[in-house]
Amino acid sequence: MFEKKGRTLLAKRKKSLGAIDTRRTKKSLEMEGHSLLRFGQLTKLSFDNRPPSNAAESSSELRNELGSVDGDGDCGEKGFILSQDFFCTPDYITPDNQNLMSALDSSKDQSPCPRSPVKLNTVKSKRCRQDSFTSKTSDYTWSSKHRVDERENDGIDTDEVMVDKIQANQTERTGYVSQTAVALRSRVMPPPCLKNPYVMNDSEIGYQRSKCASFLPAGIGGSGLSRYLTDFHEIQQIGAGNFSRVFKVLKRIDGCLYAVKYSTRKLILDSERRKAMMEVQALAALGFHENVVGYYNSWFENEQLYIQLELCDHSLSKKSSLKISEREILVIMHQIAKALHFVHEKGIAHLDVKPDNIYIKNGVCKLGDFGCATRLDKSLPVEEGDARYMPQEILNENYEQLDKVDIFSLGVTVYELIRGSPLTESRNQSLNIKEGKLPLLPGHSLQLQQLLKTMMDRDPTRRPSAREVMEHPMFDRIQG
Ligand SMILES: Nc1ncnc2c1ncn2[C@@H]1O[C@H](COP(=O)(O)OP(=O)(O)OP(=O)(O)O)[C@@H](O)[C@H]1O
Ligand SMILES: [Mg+2]
Repeated sequence: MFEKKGRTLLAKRKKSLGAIDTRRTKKSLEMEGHSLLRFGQLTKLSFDNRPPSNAAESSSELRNELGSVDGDGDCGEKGFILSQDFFCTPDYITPDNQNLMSALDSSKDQSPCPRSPVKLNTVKSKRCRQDSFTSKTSDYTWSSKHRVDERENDGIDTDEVMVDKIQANQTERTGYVSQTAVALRSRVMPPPCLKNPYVMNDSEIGYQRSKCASFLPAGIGGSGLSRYLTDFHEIQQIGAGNFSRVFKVLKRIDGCLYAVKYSTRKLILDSERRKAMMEVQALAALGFHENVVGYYNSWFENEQLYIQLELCDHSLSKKSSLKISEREILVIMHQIAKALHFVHEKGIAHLDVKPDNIYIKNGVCKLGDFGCATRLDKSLPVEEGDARYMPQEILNENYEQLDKVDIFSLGVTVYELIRGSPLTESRNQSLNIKEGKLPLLPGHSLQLQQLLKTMMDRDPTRRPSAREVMEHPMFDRIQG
């Protein structure tokens, strides 16, 4: 898609420039053709090559630029234009949108542009590169180039090396390196999927690796550039929520498995994006806890929010249709009480505690799905989670004790596990639960039943805090 638009953009640029250099030598054309091989990839991948904080912004800027034209062109034209961009020879092309160019680097892209692509320099020398840097290039440029040098020494990719030489040569001659070219440069190829030697018990990874072991141009899919496809190998879907899908993935560069959750709906409006971002902001603010799902990274792509998470085995809702022992129940309850204590201590309420949002990994429970998380001090909007697990006060929009909302929901979650069947939407059932009217639970200790009753008390002030639940003497039975 982007390729096509890019092509047209070039065509448009060509037009606006009138006579483009028709005197190019055969050699320079060949050179462009050579670099072009890579460029189909570069063009797509580069848009995403920015830190998460501004990746979306910059990629949409660039997308806008590309999106502003339509039409088609032949392969030759595409190659011509792309190679122009890549060789950073804007003497051939004056960007229609100068602001865009300066937005990419307002301080450094002002210098005069070189006349035309220069001859390939095939001498490989780190020293030479660094020397060439002594002109006016930025630190950012240096570090990109430096990384490339190292790869070059590894003998990984000669095409890249040649392309880089051209940039180096230009820098030497003029001190000018297009920031666009630098951005493009540093995301040339997705890394291979290699075995992570530090991970024990990775037989599954080993099996999957065979399917994606080479340097695949994975970022080039039908839908255009993709950080997701570049950085990860998708293995299988492992979950779906109301607004998202979750995949088990292998991260190419570190060889480890993760879960990646992405929104199914396109988040077009700023307000939608900001709302979706609250989930990752909560996760990032929380930091690590054994009983909270681990958060690694997030980014916008294709107007969807992607979240890279610790991979768990399955959610607790799988268990809610099975009979489980009191001991198991106590373990789950204790672990989630610890998670809630941690979350509440950070001034955050989860507001969607339920079996679906509790995941198990190697027998350890992890609280996940912070899509409804808010601040206890009510400084953020409140959006309550699944009504079946919500106490009456929140449905009445009383947000005085949001931490106690989570305690109520944990009580209902445990009750559902004991019942051995998922709660329905039935009004009667729901009313009883919200009134704190629990039926007797045969086969379970009075201690547990009493604790559950107080957790589900209609009055939030009478419910125990997460710390009180966590420190309840009943859990002595499962310690050690
Ligand atoms: N880190 C993970 N590891 C394993 N499975 C996960 C992970 N995250 C989510 N899942 C699975 O995907 C399902 C949906 O994820 P999640 O609850 O985060 O999505 P959602 O759209 O926010 O859900 P909801 O419908 O509750 O709003 C979960 O119930 C779980 O089965
Ligand atoms: Mg969920």
